[in-house]
Amino acid sequence: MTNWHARDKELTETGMSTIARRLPAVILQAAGLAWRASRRDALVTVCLNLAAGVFTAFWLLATTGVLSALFSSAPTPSRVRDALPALALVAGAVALRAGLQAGAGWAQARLEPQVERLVELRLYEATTAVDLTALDDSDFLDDLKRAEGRGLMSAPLVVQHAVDVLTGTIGMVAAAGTLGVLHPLLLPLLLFTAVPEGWASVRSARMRYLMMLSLVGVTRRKWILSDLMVERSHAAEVRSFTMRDFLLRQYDGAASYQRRVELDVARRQAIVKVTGDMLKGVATAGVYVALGVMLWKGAMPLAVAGTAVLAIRTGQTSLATLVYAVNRCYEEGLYFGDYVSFCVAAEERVPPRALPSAKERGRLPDDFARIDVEDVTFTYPGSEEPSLNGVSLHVRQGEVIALVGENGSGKTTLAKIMAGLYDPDSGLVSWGGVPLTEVPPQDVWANVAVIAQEYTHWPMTARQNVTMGHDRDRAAGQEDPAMLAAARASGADEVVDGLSRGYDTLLDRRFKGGAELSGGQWQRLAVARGFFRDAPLLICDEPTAALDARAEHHLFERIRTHADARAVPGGVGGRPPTGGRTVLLITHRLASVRYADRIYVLEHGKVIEEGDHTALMACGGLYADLYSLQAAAYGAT
Ligand SMILES: Nc1ncnc2c1ncn2[C@@H]1O[C@H](COP(=O)(O)OP(=O)(O)OP(=O)(O)O)[C@@H](O)[C@H]1O
Repeated sequence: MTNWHARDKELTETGMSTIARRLPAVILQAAGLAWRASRRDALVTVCLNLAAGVFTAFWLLATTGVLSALFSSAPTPSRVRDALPALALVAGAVALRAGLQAGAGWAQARLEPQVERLVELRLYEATTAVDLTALDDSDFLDDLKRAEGRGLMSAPLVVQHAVDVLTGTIGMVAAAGTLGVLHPLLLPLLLFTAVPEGWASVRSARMRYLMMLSLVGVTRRKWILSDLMVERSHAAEVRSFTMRDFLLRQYDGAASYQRRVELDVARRQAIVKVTGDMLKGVATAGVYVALGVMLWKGAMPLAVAGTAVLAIRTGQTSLATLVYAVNRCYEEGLYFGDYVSFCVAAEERVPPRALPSAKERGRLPDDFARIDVEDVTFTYPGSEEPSLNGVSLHVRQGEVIALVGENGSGKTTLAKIMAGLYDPDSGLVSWGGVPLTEVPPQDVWANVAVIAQEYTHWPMTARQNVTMGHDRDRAAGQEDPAMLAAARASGADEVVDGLSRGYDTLLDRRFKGGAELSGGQWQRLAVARGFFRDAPLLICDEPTAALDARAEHHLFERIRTHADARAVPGGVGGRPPTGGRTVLLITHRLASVRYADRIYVLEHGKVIEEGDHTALMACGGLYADLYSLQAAAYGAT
């Protein structure tokens, strides 16, 4: 959020010359975007606008014919008769121009959602593929916030304003061209009326930016407060801590301040506008005086002067559009620039081996007998201390190994590195002898099931919460047997039995018919999700923190059998024979750890003890201490 309005300084210091210098690049960027979004609509928008400009000029010039006929010395009926052909041309040109403008407007309106889709997809494709360390980097997150908020919003606007710049320019060129044809002196006169309009518009826009700048803090505060007052997740605490009046007072204070600033700016903008309009009036009067003098001196016939008045008015309208569009296009172009640079930076942070185009991609063996972690060191971006420091660990297929240690000792980090979610800074993680850094990360993830410590409450149906969209063998009206087995193993079946629409129940109270689950019920679903994935490595990170005693006991028993589940002669589901699944268990419930094949004890990112329960108890180190503490709490020995 700190950089939310990072462009404000740049905007407040921007004058007309900066805008003129940088605008072409912004327009090119917008044109490229529109082209990629829809070539047809982009072309139609430009061509129809150009054609409309031609008809504007044509209409203005045809008007001279009408006026010449009307101002001739012939009797009135024949003057009107003489004017009729030119009048028909004017009417035809006006109608055609209106039709072309409507067509251009329609094509432009069609472009907008296509541009939105394009930029959103690019952003989400990048954010879902970047290396996880990018999302731990606060600068990257700041840039992401700006790209996602103001940046995304700016994309259709930059295209829209670029088209407006084009429309305004074409209108101006048409009016200016007409004036040039009518009399060479008229062109500078039109430009003379443009100056006050341009000045007032730039000044007023800069005031708006300054206001935005001064209101950044207040606006953010208001967002936070409104979030606290409307979000369901805060509702219970807002009431139980009787915070309503306090929050409303705070909100009102911020809103009043904002209103005062906005009113002040509105007043000053009004003064600038009136001044600009007055100057424009003076300039226009000057133009009319000049026209009058030319008429008087006989330098121009009356009909031409009449057309000139019309052309000047048309030119002024186009000019107003142009000045406004140039300002807005430049402003939105800056925000869009943020979006583009973020996307480029994010795309650079997608590991090359994850790209489908990657040339040298290794392959994970179909069946791997062991996972080896060799001397791994890892520091999170922005952290001073390494979270893992020279860790080595070996797991054979079919084993249950446990990671134990106090809070912050590095267990989750090690599990994530073993699952290929992070690359170590030094050292090596290999599966079946193949280093993970040589294979596409998605191949590794496809072989891992994670029951995470912090899992997502997916706002989807109960079924989707287990299968994550990977339903298998689902005959009409039948549930996937593998899903039912996973739900039984985790106790999620009991949760679903209590839901009104069973597996079809939407688990989000924000939607009609959505159900709310308790913390433990959510955890059972998260565990079912882990069991459902038929993956050789199962990582359970605090899988029982929210479970009741019975469910916890059942789960640990199930984890043990899970490791043996695939040790089936001849293999399972067409896979070669295996030595069972491998389970990496992280838990503070040490009673459940004693049955692990091997236990690694971590402290400050290092493995300090290793062995089975009996060996670790015998050595009397940290594990024995922690175990004895828990055992004493239960009065056990
Ligand atoms: N995303 C992150 N960015 C920066 N530091 C992190 C991040 N995640 C964890 N850490 C730090 O890394 C260290 C190890 O954290 P980790 O989560 O691996 O510990 P843990 O042993 O799993 O702890 P717990 O038992 O509390 O779950 C801690 O000091 C923590 O502050």
